[in-house]
Amino acid sequence: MVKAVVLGASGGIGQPLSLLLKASPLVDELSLYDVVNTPGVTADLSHISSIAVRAPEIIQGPVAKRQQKITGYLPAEDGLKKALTGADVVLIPAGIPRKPGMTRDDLFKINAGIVRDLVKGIAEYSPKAFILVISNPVNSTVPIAAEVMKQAGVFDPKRLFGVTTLDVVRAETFVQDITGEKDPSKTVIPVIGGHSGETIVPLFSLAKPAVKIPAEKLAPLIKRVQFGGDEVVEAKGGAGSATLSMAYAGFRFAEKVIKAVKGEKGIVEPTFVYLPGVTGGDEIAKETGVDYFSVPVELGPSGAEKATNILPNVDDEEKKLLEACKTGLKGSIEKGVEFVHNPPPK
Ligand SMILES: NC(=O)c1ccc[n+]([C@@H]2O[C@H](COP(=O)([O-])OP(=O)(O)OC[C@H]3O[C@@H](n4cnc5c(N)ncnc54)[C@H](O)[C@@H]3O)[C@@H](O)[C@H]2O)c1
Ligand SMILES: O=C(O)C[C@H](O)C(=O)O
Repeated sequence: MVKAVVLGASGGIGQPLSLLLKASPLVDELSLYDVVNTPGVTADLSHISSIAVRAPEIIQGPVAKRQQKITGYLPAEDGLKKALTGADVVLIPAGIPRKPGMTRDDLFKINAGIVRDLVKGIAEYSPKAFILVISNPVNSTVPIAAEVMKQAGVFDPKRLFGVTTLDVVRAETFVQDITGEKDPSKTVIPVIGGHSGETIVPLFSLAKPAVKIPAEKLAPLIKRVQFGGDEVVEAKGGAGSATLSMAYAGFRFAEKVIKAVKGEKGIVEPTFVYLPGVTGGDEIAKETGVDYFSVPVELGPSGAEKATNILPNVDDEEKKLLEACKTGLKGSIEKGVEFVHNPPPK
């Protein structure tokens, strides 16, 4: 039985993400939490006739179908506690999005506190849940989540993920314009580092199968992946940032976590993790000089089971990108850690 929870479920990402989770046969129970509108979103989704299935290829035995359960809560009457109790996977897209001219770091002032308080709830009501952080700035909100869990004495680094899948999805999509690949999701492109501008490092030299990118097209392609978020923010003209593509990406990552937990083998996905807590991560932390980094991670029943060090395989141009990435990441990580230990006065 899998209970998935969305914190920030009424928002631009929260609603389509909840729809995808409601339509997924991997989810038995879906619980929605937001400071507004959850009764409406929950009532709406509750009319969908989807069912939960235990696929025989994942779990031995005959296919068992069950009716899904959906619940929705507001903060009143212990809503957060009720939403989180019994949670297996918690996705957090709560918080404000960017407007044109803003950086993700400009969101820190408001979103840092939102993520801290929601993770305090997770530490109390569902400390063993897998936590998938979507709220920006991810480079800081994931360290915030880790510090809150540490303070509560329940931090398991294998269970905390910064969702960077949208960068992978963008790399797959944008490279298609050059290669003409008909099914972009068949091209695996590792995107490592963090989730903002130059901290996003797509590694086209390590694409599988290999891709041929003309030299003059490579730099613009890398830039487009790094600044893909800005493209959407500009196009929306003040109405927010990527929501639909993010819901797709968030669901894609959540589905992989759930499948791995259910026993499916060989699932490897880039995700922003606390390196010292994941097997293989120490070496990467030493090489990058930072404790948090997105790398391809093997997922399994206990979560992030192994971090893959692909740094020795990158080419010289990518090495330069990595230098800029490390510098950018360091400050954002420290800012998140500091926020939990020395919160600014209210
Ligand atoms: N990781 C990524 O790749 C990625 C991609 C896109 C957007 N984002 C980030 O996701 C966040 C959400 O974006 P959006 O477009 O859905 O924004 P949105 O404003 O449409 O929705 C955010 C929702 O969070 C809710 N919320 C606010 N405070 C809350 C709290 N304390 N508890 C519960 N819910 C709360 C709001 O009521 C709202 O419904 C932003 O920070 C955005 O930058 C991340
Ligand atoms: O760009 C943003 O602010 C949202 C998100 O991080 C994205 O990459 O689309």
